[in-house]
Amino acid sequence: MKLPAHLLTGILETLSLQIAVIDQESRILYVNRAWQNFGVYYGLPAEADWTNVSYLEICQANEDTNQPQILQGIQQVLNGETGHFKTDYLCHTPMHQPTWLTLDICPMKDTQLQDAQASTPCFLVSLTNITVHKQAELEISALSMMDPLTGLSNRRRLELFLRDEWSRAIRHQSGLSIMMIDADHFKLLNDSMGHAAGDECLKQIADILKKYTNRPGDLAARYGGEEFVLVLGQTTSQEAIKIGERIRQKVMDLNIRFAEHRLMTVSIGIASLGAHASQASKPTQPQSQWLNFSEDGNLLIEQADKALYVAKKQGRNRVEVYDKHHRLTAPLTA
Ligand SMILES: Nc1nc2c(ncn2[C@@H]2O[C@H](COP(=O)(O)OP(=O)(O)OP(=O)(O)O)[C@@H](O)[C@H]2O)c(=O)[nH]1
Repeated sequence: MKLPAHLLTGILETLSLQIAVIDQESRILYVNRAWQNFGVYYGLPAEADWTNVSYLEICQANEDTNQPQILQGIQQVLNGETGHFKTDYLCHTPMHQPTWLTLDICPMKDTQLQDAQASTPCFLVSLTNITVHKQAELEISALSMMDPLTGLSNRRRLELFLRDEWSRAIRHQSGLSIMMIDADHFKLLNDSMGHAAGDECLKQIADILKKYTNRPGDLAARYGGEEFVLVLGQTTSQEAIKIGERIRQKVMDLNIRFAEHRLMTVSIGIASLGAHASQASKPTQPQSQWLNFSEDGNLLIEQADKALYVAKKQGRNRVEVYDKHHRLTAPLTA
């Protein structure tokens, strides 16, 4: 069925999809109403004349689209090297919320639609607003990284975060500390007060941990049942000990009592990058060449866990720092 021209125009002008037709030199031949309207978002007049403006130059002039892979993708379609290019990008309009768009460009199929005057191939550019989907995607992704009981990060997020912080610490030769925190006699609390009271206690401990992990290089994660891990970027072991002591005191201040007035406390183990780690075994090479995350980043967690084990063995409610000699440090006063 052949579509009458006035219906075709009506469809194009009614669509919420932003459409432009460009020629092989990327000159704009046509934009629909939705495209024109989106220009207004960018501060252009509603009736701005887009005709003959180079689409590639528009992309180059805009920092959201001036990306090698976007410019190359468009150029490859115009050159006939590929039949289709599609990508998502974040667009920062001056007055509005950031908007996610899908850019799609392909040669137009129907030869009757080719630009008759220039008799060159035409290409269809479409921009779809996918902000709502992207936001849902980001929310789902954030939820999949979170422990539902405490609202802290989960182990998956911890692993990714630690990997980044580890690389940063190696690049900048800066400190990095890991703190492992475990609630003392938690089984007894559950048994005497009930599981719901146990959950409430974990939430309160988590709230304290959140307050000590505010900097960009910090993260608080629930590692397991009643065990938590803090990543403290740019933090030496001495600084981490001070933070650990404050956390230990704050948990005591909660004054959670169970099993005949026993006070809820935590034991804490700390390990720091550059303090002891495995450097001693590879002393002749520059740090960045031999340190790798899977070997040494996870080692830091193992070392914090060993220090925690010592804290438990030494009577609980204390902070211990891992060192290669397993020497114990005296707790500082809060
Ligand atoms: N309420 C509650 N309890 C949990 C949760 N996850 C783990 N637990 C409990 O935490 C308890 C941990 O017990 P243990 O590993 O023996 O440790 P502990 O009693 O704290 O003893 P120490 O660590 O040696 O001081 C177990 O009873 C688990 O069932 C949770 O999400 N909620």
